[in-house]
Amino acid sequence: MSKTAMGASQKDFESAMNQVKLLKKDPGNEVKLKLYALYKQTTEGPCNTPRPGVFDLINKAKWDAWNALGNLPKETARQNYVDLVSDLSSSDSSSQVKPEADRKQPGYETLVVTSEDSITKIMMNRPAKKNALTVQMYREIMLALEAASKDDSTLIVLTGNGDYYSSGNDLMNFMNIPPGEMEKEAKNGAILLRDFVGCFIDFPKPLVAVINGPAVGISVTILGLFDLVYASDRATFHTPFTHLGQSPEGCSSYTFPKIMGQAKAAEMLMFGKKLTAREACAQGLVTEVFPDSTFQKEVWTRLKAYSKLPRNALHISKQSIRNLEKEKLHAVNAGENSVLQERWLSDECMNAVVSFLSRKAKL
Ligand SMILES: CCCCC/C=C/C(=O)SCCNC(=O)CCNC(=O)[C@H](O)C(C)(C)COP(=O)(O)OP(=O)(O)OC[C@H]1O[C@@H](n2cnc3c(N)ncnc32)[C@H](O)[C@@H]1OP(=O)(O)O
Repeated sequence: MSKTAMGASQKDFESAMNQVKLLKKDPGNEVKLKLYALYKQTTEGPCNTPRPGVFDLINKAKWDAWNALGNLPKETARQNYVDLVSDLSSSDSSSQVKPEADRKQPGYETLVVTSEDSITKIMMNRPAKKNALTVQMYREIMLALEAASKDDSTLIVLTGNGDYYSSGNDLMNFMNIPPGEMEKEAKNGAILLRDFVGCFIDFPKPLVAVINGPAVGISVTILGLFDLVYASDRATFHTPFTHLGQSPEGCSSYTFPKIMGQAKAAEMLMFGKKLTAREACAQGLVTEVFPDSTFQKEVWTRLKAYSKLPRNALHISKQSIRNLEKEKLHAVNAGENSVLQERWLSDECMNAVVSFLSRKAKL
């Protein structure tokens, strides 16, 4: 039922438009598309322009949202717009400052990095977006790893805040690219990915993944470069590359067959089979699985004990194991990235991204 019992007037609509600009909290893309569609429907009526081309991702998502309103009358659209803004404004004013904002160390916007008990913990901190990795986040993780390689910590942990470990590459990274810039951006993406994965290949200290929930895409593939992988029994491991028109990265085309054998690796990397934590453990990708209810307690007790081991001996052992494979891993990384650079320009990949975004545009 509409909240403005008498029906929203033009004045209510204009005031709602001003209120939107004052929102402190970003309402997210889905809501923004909804607002856009209702605005267009109110001011121009049903969608009356040709559908933008396949590479014009943003305008296509906007067009889809508007078009989905069909013949909704202008007055109803205006009412819905005003009601939606009213809901957003009330949740905006009641929203509290997130507690983790206080704990953040300076220098990182997308991570919380802490050091305690000779353990440096790098926590991905975009829980509302399932810790999807933005370009800024890739860069900050590289910076945090670089700093951790030089600090006095014994172990380094990567984990996620919220219910997900990470949903992998942020698919919005493929947005906002003007048509003529696609090739250049694909090249930049491949360079970023090469450097990101390279940091994990070269990292000199023991790396531990604390997988607090589901993991997708690149957050799974790089696990082959970690020394320990502890998972909650709520975690899942999913690499839907073929569905996304993409191909494996993170050196997984090499590490996964070595870890779990050719047949199981193919099922994951080619056919996108999602593994439970226990399956991933049985296949050697995960070191140990813990019940979710005691996960943090058990894992951190274990890690604190490990962090007391002789530091230099631990680091030398890690480097001896890794050095045998370093050159090969860098070559695999380069090969995977050049294939992916091409894949990102393919219709299959574009269509998969558009399909994810249109799911968001559904009203
Ligand atoms: C440059 C280097 C490139 C490296 C190459 C890497 C490749 C990969 O990592 S491929 C894997 C990419 N990831 C995905 O395909 C996952 C996409 N996301 C999903 O399928 C789902 O969001 C989900 C299964 C992870 C979670 O579903 P659900 O529980 O229904 O939650 P929501 O979908 O409502 O998600 C909440 C919120 O977060 C946004 N979001 C989640 N994951 C991503 C993502 N990977 N990219 C962009 N946005 C993501 C989602 O859109 C929701 O946002 P709002 O609608 O604004 O609330």
